[in-house]
Amino acid sequence: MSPRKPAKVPGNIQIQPVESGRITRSRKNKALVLPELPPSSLNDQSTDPKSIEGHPPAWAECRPELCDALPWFRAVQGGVYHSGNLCLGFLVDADCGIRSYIDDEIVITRVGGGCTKGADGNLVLVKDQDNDNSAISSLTNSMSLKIPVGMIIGSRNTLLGRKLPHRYNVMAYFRVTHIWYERIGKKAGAKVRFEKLDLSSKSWWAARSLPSPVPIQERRFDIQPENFQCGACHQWSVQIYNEGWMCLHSPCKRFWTIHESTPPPDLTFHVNFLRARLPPDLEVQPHYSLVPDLLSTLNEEDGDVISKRIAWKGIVCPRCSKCIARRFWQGWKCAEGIPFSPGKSSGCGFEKSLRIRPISLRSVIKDLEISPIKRALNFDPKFMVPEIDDRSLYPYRKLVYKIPGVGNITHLVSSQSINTRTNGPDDLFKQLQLVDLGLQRYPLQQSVVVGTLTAHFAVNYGMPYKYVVSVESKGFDEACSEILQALGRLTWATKQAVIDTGDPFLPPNELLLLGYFEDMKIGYHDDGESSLGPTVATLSLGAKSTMLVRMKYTYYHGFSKAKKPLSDDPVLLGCDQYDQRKALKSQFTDGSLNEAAYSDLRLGILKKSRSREAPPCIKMELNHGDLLIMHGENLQKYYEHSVVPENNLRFALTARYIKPEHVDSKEIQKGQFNLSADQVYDGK
Ligand SMILES: O=C(O)CCC(=O)C(=O)O
Repeated sequence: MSPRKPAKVPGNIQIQPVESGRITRSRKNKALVLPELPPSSLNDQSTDPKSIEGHPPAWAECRPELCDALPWFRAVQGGVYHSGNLCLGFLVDADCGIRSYIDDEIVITRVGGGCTKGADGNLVLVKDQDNDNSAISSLTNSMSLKIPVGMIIGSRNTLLGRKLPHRYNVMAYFRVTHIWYERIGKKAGAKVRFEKLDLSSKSWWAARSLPSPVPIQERRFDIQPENFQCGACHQWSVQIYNEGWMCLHSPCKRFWTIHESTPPPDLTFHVNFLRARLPPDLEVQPHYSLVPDLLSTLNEEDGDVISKRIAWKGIVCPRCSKCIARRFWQGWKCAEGIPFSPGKSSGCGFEKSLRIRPISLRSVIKDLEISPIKRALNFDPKFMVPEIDDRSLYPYRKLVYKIPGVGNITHLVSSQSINTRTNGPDDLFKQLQLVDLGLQRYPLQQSVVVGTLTAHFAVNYGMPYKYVVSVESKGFDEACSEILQALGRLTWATKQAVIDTGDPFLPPNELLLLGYFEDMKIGYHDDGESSLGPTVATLSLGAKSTMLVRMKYTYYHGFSKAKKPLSDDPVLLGCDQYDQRKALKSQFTDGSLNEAAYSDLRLGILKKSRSREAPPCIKMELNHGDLLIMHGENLQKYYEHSVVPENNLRFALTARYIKPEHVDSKEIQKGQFNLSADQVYDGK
């Protein structure tokens, strides 16, 4: 029962005008030609596409750069960014959904989530949305707590009907005025209406030909859409469409009906819903800067701040407003976009280099004095336990993890006597910080979000090598002495690890240096390119890190993620459903199963198992000065590894043998080098 006597409306629906807090639509307003917005911005969005008023206060050509520079929009996917259950940023791009609208001061759009891409590339709502959805609840909180939301418009948005200058353009602060539900296809989907916070100035995205907005003091803040109470669920809903009022609460039986009938497909916005503006409210204050100024708060004299997480966030270029990621070890450069996008705005050339002061080992290694004793003494039985040899390569402790038929991993655990020797790991750690090595972050080739950069800096010396990214190589003749000293150590380490296996020793001719700041890492990958020799050796310097090794998904399950069976399943020890798969393979090999039956039975096993990544089988703690050698082509074919440093500065120098027949003849000389006597390493 309605708490108030409902007004009778045609049909048997009962609606009631709001009695308190309602701003009634006056008769006068109905016929009024309002000065606030020109007619072109009401349902008709045709304007001169080329001519917008100004420039966005910040912009980006790719999503990772946008999100890296704007703390209020860290969402690399989806349109809503929320934190602490408050919506802080919102992106309107290609698909705002049915019945959406944008003009110089208003944005009406769907709220993402619960969608999948349809055949036409547009998003289709496949799940009912409700207030439990975190994006919707964060918008609701920002509305009720009066938190302005930063708005971004993407160039794929066609609603505005104007040519936007960049792929992503920061608009302004907006406030959330309404959140409601509509029937979208067969589902209930949330919609939101935003209103620009600052109504006193003309929006930069407004058509240049249009006049400036009406001054605040002359605005009509009394024009508001009408609210009615539903006779069935007693909830209030605003009238959004000309065609009639609807209950906009999705659980209600009268939800999305006009007089108990389905609304017509082509609904048009009610003039008051578009023209309504909230009066200025001192309580609505932005809690963050729309255009952050990271550089002004970064004190380079402040200890190790330059390798901290905040120092490898993006900035908004103070000269041209482009969002720029920290791509260079030395600092930020406002240069070409990521990935390189010819014809796109490429930045103004602004550079900010940080004054790099070497960070002491003491500040990155907590237990500098006692750590050699603690190192690798206790092995977690959840993981493979290595063979331990404290003698043959003394003062190194040698740990060997053997994977039969696959390969082995030799971990040479360093000690204080090794680390403190002249030109040893302590000196190398310090010296590598003093030279400009040309370290950069590169765009990942296989990334869900185009333009995502590696979470580490890299530089390659010697023969060209493509790992998770393609890095240009510098010749060893350009390398500083520290690089060659490391190469000397890695050549020695490679030899020690290979000798025992009886395989030929191929001296490294390439060295990849990775640099890690706080919270950087290298995710699971393999070093298994066809151009590579079977041995990969790494020297760790600085912060302690954890290296994990796991079987690749395809070999762990015998199927790819797309459920394609492995043509020749090696059934590795430790793979999923090992016993059953081994038995089936023997039946197939001895001819008692044909190929089709073998495939079907394997698929049956797969369907019963959980489709998760393999758990790591080897876990190693890599400390300052340690050497790690992976040997065996199959190790890279069947297994993958990741390394996560614990603290804010680490270098990993990895040397490999690149098969010269795979290298362009012009590049071959890059891999040639001669080590001086003090660069050759003797294992002490
Ligand atoms: O940082 C490390 O220790 C590992 C580096 C690595 O996996 C690689 O260079 O492929």
